[in-house]
Amino acid sequence: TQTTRPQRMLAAVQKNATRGDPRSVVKAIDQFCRQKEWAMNVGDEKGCILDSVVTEVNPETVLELGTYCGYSTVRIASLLPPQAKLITLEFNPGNAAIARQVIAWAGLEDKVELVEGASGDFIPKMKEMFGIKTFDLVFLDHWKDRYLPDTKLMEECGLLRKGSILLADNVICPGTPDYLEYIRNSPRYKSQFFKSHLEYTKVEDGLEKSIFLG
Ligand SMILES: CCNc1ncnc2c1ncn2[C@@H]1O[C@H](/C=C/CNC(=O)c2cc(-c3ccc(F)cc3)cc(O)c2O)[C@@H](O)[C@H]1O
Ligand SMILES: [Mg+2]
Repeated sequence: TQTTRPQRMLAAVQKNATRGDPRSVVKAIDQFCRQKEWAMNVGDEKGCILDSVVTEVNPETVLELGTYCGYSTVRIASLLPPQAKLITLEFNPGNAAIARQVIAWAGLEDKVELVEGASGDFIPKMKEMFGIKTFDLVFLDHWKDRYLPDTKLMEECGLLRKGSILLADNVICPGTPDYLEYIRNSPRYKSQFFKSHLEYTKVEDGLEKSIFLG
């Protein structure tokens, strides 16, 4: 029977990456996507920008919306300080199952809470489920038409504090026009665009980094 692309990606990780070595997991996925099959991971070029933001913020609490196969989860978790927690939401059971195994192969399961469910249902439960007051960093990489509603939901749930950072993937391709319009014109955010390319291609894309001003 036919395997899925995430299943083939996991097989490439288990074949080519070293258990407990996050960088080798990231490299194995990037090689798979360049040499075998394109997939919608944030990728190596935008991934370096993601790494620099994570390192700069040095967050204790991180929320990722849209785990997919766990590529960005592994990049972020591998850079977190010892007590830090990364909560990642994924509502497709097949993708969640693959992501759990990718995260485990990297040896990062102690830093990551993968919640199988929709962001709209779980953002309001973050406090009660994990005792999280606010997030220091949020990485948005799920359905592009959900960036704006979920950002407003995080505001309403009091999950953002003065200085919280939102980092959004794909603001050019596929694009998140309503989110960009809101975040760049809101007096409650200070935004900065990081020009880059769509993962594994020469197509223009970029990340939008926004600081919540309270
Ligand atoms: C319902 C909204 N809430 C959600 N809550 C939890 N998980 C969610 C949610 N939405 C989507 N997901 C999951 O996130 C993942 C979806 C990500 C969507 N990403 C994209 O569409 C995307 C698409 C492209 C792209 C770019 C150019 C192309 F030609 C084709 C595709 C590139 C990217 O970097 C992307 O991130 C899936 O695993 C999905 O199950
Ligand atoms: Mg993306």
